[in-house]
Amino acid sequence: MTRSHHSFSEEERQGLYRAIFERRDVRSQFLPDPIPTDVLGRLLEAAHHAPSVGFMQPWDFLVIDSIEVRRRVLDNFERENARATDNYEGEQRAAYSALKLQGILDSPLNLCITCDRSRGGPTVLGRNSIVETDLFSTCLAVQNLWLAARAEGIGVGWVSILDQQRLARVLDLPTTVYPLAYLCLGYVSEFLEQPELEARGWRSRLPLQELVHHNGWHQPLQDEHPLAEWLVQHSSRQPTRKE
Ligand SMILES: Cc1cc2c(cc1C)N(C[C@H](O)[C@H](O)[C@H](O)COP(=O)(O)O)c1[nH]c(=O)[nH]c(=O)c1N2
Repeated sequence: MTRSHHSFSEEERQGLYRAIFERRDVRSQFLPDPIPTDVLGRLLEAAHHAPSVGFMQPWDFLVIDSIEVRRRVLDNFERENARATDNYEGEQRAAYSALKLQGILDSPLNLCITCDRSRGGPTVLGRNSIVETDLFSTCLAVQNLWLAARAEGIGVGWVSILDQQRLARVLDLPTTVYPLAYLCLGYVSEFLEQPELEARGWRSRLPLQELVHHNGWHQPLQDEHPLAEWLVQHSSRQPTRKE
């Protein structure tokens, strides 16, 4: 079989990379328009096709449109965010307080992706040594949904400034079920070119070439290495850079 049978067409590849580079965490740009059922169905199907340890599929998807439930989650956020504000002082505190870090009521739909740590029984293939692999698997479901949402023109915002136990109570989760990701979903007025935290000067993308090591932590990739050269040449191409 030739290579073309295995790889995507140029257009398909571009589409995939576009979803990856143009995906954003959204909290300020939500529109109230509802998400059509077929679109939501496709997003959940994309999430459900994530890889999982031992094919455990530990995820469940709690679709949340109740204003009542969302108000309780927002209240949870407000409390936890007030605690988080105490991590900062002075200018940084003011900068932190000015950030919008959730779109719980602004988005038309919230979705909690959970991880049932007991799914598949006491022994799950591949989860013998590293028990957190069920959580890792669920994160991949989140990312699948996040990328598919971008391709559908839907923004997703992950809200983690929440007391997990309170969240579990509000959502009536069984004790073995871990609320892994609380997400806000909706169409958006725009997808920012850069992460919102970068656009607001909080933190910027690290140079990739400084994050690549060679055969062990203490050996950086040498400048002459072809990969190092490639990374330096392409660093200006990073789509999040705004000149
Ligand atoms: C596990 C986890 C948890 C959170 C986030 C992300 C992830 C992966 N992010 C979003 C985060 O700030 C964002 O992904 C980065 O700033 C990079 O921006 P883009 O996602 O590329 O737009 C996030 N954002 C926010 O406004 N409130 C939050 O509580 C969280 N929590």
